[in-house]
Amino acid sequence: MGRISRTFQKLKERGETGLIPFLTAGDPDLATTEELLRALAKAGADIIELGVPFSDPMADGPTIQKASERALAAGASLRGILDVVARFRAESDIPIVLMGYFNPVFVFGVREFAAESARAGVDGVLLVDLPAEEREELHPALKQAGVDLIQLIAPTTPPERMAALARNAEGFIYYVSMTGVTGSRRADPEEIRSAVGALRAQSPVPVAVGFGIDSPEAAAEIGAFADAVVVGSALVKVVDEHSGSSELVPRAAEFVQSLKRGLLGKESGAATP
Ligand SMILES: O=P(O)(O)OC[C@@H](O)[C@@H](O)c1c[nH]c2ccccc12
Repeated sequence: MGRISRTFQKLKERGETGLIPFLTAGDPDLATTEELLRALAKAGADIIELGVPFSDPMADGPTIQKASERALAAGASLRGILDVVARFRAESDIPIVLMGYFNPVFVFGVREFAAESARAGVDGVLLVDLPAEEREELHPALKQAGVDLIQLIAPTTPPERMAALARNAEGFIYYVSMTGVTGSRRADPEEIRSAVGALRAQSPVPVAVGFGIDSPEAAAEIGAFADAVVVGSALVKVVDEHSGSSELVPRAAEFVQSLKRGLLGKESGAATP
């Protein structure tokens, strides 16, 4: 059993919803990303989604677009990110999912990417714009390396395709709570609830929900019916606001702690990111 399955198994035993914070790797620099990984792990993250910065991140809203620009300007590369994961992996068992766009993977080399990800201790890969033909090359390479290919399912995914994706899902399914870019407003929780319910009934793996979850209250609301929640833009904002300050890592950790407390039903009052 891989680290992702083991994590969800433990969450299930404890009756908890998983927390998946998202960070853009290399924002403001890779050394800080490494510190953030350690701090977020201690703060209660169950899985960490690490975004590989890309110059044309079409699924991302302004917050993550700017984070990507900052990371690229600071010199973040896929190789450098894998090195950070490898060092983190030497001291932690928390699953890491690399999220990104296909181009940097293509430039790196599809097979090499699969092998190097596994070597670094990456557990899952989520590529927003993976073309079908390239999937045919990447998927077996990842499978052989023991890395899950995480599927995104959106409200616009046709039911037959949804069923097929769910049947073949690995690790967990990432349900995008709405159509739009990251950091937008959330859709109606009732709609998300029924879609996630239908998906969970078909899926052999847990279902995480992301997009527009930006507070402990929102995490609790969505977490009531999802196996895990993903929080991206709200955390990336905290990182941006404290960039260059010694407060950056503690503030990000505090925010993640508040999200975890929200999921555990212990949050009293609103925590401002
Ligand atoms: O930023 P939000 O609204 O909290 O959504 C999570 C999201 O940022 C993260 O999972 C992510 C960042 N970029 C993406 C692109 C596609 C799908 C998902 C993502």
